Amino acid sequence: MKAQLQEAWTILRLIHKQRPYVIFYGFSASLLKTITAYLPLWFTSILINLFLAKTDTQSLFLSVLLFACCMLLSEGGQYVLEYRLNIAVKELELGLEKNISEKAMYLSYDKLEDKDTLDLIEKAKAGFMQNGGIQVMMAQFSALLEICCTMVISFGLLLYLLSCHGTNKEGILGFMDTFWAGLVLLMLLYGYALFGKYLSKGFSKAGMKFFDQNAKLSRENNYYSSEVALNQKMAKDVRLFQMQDTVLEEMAQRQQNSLKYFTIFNHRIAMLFSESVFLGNMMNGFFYMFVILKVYVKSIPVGDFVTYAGTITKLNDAISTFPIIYTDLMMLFHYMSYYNTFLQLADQKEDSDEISLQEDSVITFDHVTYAYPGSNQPALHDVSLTLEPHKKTAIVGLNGAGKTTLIKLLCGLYEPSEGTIRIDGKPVTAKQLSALQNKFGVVFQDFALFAGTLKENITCTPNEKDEAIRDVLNRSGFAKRLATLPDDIHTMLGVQENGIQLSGGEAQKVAIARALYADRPWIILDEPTAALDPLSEIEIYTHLNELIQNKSAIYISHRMSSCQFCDDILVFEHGNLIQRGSHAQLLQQDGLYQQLWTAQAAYFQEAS
Ligand SMILES: Nc1ncnc2c1ncn2[C@@H]1O[C@H](COP(=O)(O)OP(=O)(O)OP(=O)(O)O)[C@@H](O)[C@H]1O
Repeated sequence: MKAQLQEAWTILRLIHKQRPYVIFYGFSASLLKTITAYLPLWFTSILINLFLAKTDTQSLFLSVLLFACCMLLSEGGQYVLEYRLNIAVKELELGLEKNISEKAMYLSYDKLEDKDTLDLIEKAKAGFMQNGGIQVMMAQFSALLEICCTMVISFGLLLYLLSCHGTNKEGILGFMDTFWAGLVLLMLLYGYALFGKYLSKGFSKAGMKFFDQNAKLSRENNYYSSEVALNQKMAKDVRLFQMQDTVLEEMAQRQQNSLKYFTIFNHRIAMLFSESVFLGNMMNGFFYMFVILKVYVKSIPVGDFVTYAGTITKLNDAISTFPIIYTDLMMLFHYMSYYNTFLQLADQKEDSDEISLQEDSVITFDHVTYAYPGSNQPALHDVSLTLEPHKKTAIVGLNGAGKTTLIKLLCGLYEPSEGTIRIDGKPVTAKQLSALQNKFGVVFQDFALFAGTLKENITCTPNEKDEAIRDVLNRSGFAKRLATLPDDIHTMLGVQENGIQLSGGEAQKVAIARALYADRPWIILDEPTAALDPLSEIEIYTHLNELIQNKSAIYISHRMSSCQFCDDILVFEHGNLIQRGSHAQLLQQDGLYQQLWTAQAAYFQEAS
């Protein structure tokens, strides 16, 4: 309970920090709502008592007018506060969503590949997006405040009722009018409230268990339902390889499990709920009898029956719904705590140190080993090498040899498991990884273009000069295609309205242009020509010097012919650097490079 309340307090502070007035609006609206619910009871009692006392019509008329004014003020105030609250809650929701995206983009890259982090993101998003999310949470928060206000007002009225005594002191009627009867009544109320505590524990346990069990299933189900079934990139493979049944089967398995957990959860909730309804109605009946007796022994005027009967119904409702709303809210706060945990993850932009990488810097790998999280086989093993500036270096090797992993380490996307990367002799520290990431102009095999204009895709920032953009598009071989685009560099790409679809090779040229535009001292191209037609490919390689100008460049390529254009070649096998030299030197050696070259050359000779 204490831990729950602490968690709730943390979340409320977080909400207050994100959107300051939202809690104030929620509290004020709830208070007014409770008062609005009580006003008709009070006024009806007053009017009945005035009638029975045969009060003059003018006083009755004034009472009705006062009632109307109070209702107008109370309901009007409530409407204005709820209006402000709804807008504030929407702003809060958008703000939280933005925070998650921002956090995810500044997390270290390896964390985003970690399944535990992915589960945490799913839970963090579910906390304020699923099942009505933050809107429902704020509605439940207001409902809980309303219940608390109802309890305070009802309890006050009930105490007043217990202090009213009539004249009849005889028998059971006399006893019901005494302090002791009031005490019994209060104890009953206490017992009922204790039962509520038991209920809330049950609700909470069942709910949290379901949430934790469901997060992984939900993430995996989302993968199949959104990233596979609805993703344009996957659509071809799904159709051509008839994956539909497999995808549906995978989804069905997860959905079945999710449904199984939900059924258990729902059954538990239904049992607890029916116990609560039964006891609640018993209490209601008992209290009604008590108020009737109080009227009967003339402890209170007849008209007050309306107020007290209404109060009892409200108090009963409040006590029976309190555990449900409280638990629901605590669960929502608990889900939100995953959001908080996610936001607490170390952020690369905080606490990061600058690093200097110049065009003439020397990069050294000193006994670097890297194993992916959860893998006992290192993808790179004890690699030591030096990358000289102003050189074109090629990295070759069979699939899975560790080439891309080496590039990712070089760009600061991963931290070596062992060994050190040095720039000009100085070791790159963990705090410098983030700064290292923007020192390279990189095109990865699985590069991504965004749904935006061609210009935005190249500059990645607004208000850049158009001439420089055209220059890099020329150098990457995109000029001819550019001439055919409807809005020149302002043409929309991808999923935007009127967005055009580029071919794989055209997109790769845009990605190369983006790397060139970034104008970083080192250029890295991972399979730069994989999607290019032979003419574009030869154009890229023969104009390599022009393309990269005076920069240092690293290429990963399976086209062995492209290595001829490079000054230095690194050959990898099973995560180890096994050969190094120029094309001519490596051809002389009886090694993997010669094998790869000969195999490809023989294929071309046979084909011709
Ligand atoms: N995110 C990852 N998590 C776990 N293992 C990975 C991950 N990425 C790559 N690996 C593993 O690390 C090894 C090296 O992969 P890497 O992508 O560096 O190879 P590569 O030489 O670039 O291969 P290719 O020529 O096919 O692109 C492979 O065995 C691969 O399965």
